[in-house]
Parts: sequence; structure tokens; C-alpha cells
Amino acid sequence: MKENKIIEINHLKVTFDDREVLKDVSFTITQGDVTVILGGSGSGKSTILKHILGLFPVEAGVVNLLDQDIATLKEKDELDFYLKLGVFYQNGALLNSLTVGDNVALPLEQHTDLPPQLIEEMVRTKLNLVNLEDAYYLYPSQLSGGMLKRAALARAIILDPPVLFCDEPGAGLDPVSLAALDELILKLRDQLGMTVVMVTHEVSSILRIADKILFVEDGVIGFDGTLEEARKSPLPSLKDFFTVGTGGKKG
Ligand SMILES: Nc1ncnc2c1ncn2[C@@H]1O[C@H](COP(=O)(O)OP(=O)(O)OP(=O)(O)O)[C@@H](O)[C@H]1O
Repeated sequence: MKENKIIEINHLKVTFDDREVLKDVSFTITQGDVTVILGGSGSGKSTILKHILGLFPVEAGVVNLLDQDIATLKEKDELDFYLKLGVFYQNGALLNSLTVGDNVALPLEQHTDLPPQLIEEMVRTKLNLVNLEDAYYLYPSQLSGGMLKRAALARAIILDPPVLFCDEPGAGLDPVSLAALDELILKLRDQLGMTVVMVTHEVSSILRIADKILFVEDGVIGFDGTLEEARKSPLPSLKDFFTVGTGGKKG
């Protein structure tokens, strides 16, 4: 079967305050893959994610997402388009005044006209999927760190997005909760066919879940290949990630 490209970036350039953060970034992401964007602190990983998510205008180059050049997206179509994307940020906090069920229901209530009974069913299905079926009536303050992440994940996927973007999803989790979150992300990929794009420094996570690695260095993609290829790469800064887990920082 022909590989289906979900994201295609060509010659993306990003300048902040006269500083070229991304000089020339090109890559493609294939449907059903878990792709990890790696790179040292400040290398521009989040900047790439934010450009894919349309949070910044594309200054130079092309960002193609779900067969749509995002620069040509009409303003009236933007909301519908971006609703197709699941976004899971490390600080994607839930609203403390709402129960977990109401938090997860929020995107459905805000963006659909579905009847309350159906919304509740959809929320329960997603809570089941993230192993939080008993947390429907609990408040965020009653959840552990790992449970909070899973609830935020349930909210990110409530509209069944074809792509899930995760920025440091495991930040602050203990190793056991981190492994559980990784398992869950793999389950979403396997059961729902979701494509996952993740920025993370967690080597244990990367080894568990990455299919593909994109390594950002000096404003370009310094490495683009499978996890196996990445582990064997002679590129010194990439080697550091897997051997000493320095996060790509030198010294
Ligand atoms: N809105 C902005 N305005 C000005 N500079 C920015 C902005 N966003 C990011 N930068 C700069 O661009 C560079 C890349 O930032 P980015 O957050 O993409 O890096 P990162 O690789 O995700 O880093 P980290 O791993 O530390 O989160 C940094 O030097 C940052 O200071």
C-alpha cells in the first residue's frame, strides 16, 4: 500500500527577532507512525509543532497538513480544520472547577450540537480507553499526576483526531506512570489508527514508542529515519541522546 503522508514540510524557515531559529526544515510524516521530534534545548522543536498547528504564520516554505497547505486555508475554514487535530501539552491542565467528565466533554459541548446523552456516552468511551472509567465524577484535584495526564489525553482525542500532537507529554511523571502513558499512546495508534507526533526528551519513552526520529540541529533536520537507524547513527549529538541521555546538549 502506498504510504500516506499526513504532514509534509518543505523548506520551512522561521526567524524570531532577526535570529534564524529554523533555517531550512523539510520532512514528511506518514500515517500511523509515532514520530518523535528530538533536539537540544532551544533547537526549535516546539517551534516546528507550533507552525504545524498554525499558531504562527508560515514565513517561508510550505506546511502541508492532511492534504491542506495551511497558508492557503481560508479563515472561515480554520476552526473546522484545526478541530481535526488532537493536541496534548505537558501543561494541558484540566479546569479544576469541572469534573473529569465535564472537562473531557468540553470540546464536544463547544464545537458540536450533539445531545447531552450522546456526549456523555462519547466521554465515557474515551475515559474507558484511557483506563479512567471510574473518574467521571471526580475533580482534577482528586487525581494522581498520571491520571491527570490520561484525562487530558482523553480530552485531546474526544473528537477522534487523525493526528495527535504531544509536547513533552510525560513531563513530571514517575517511570511507571510514564510507561503507562506510553502504552496508552501506542494503544491509540493501534486501535484508532492515529498518527502521533511527539516532542520528548525521555529516552525510555522514545525507545518504547518511536517509529521514526526527526533530529533538529542547527536549524535543520540533522537526522530523519527509523528508531533503529537513529540508534546506530554516527551523528555525535544524536548518539549522546541514546548513550548518555544528555538531551543533545554538548559538554
Ligand atoms: N515566540 C517567540 N519569540 C521569540 N523567540 C522565540 C519564540 N518562540 C521560540 N523562540 C526561540 O526560538 C528558539 C527555539 O525555541 P523552541 O521552544 O522551539 O525550542 P525547543 O527545541 O522546543 O526547546 P526546549 O526543548 O527547551 O523546549 C529558542 O531560542 C526560543 O527562545
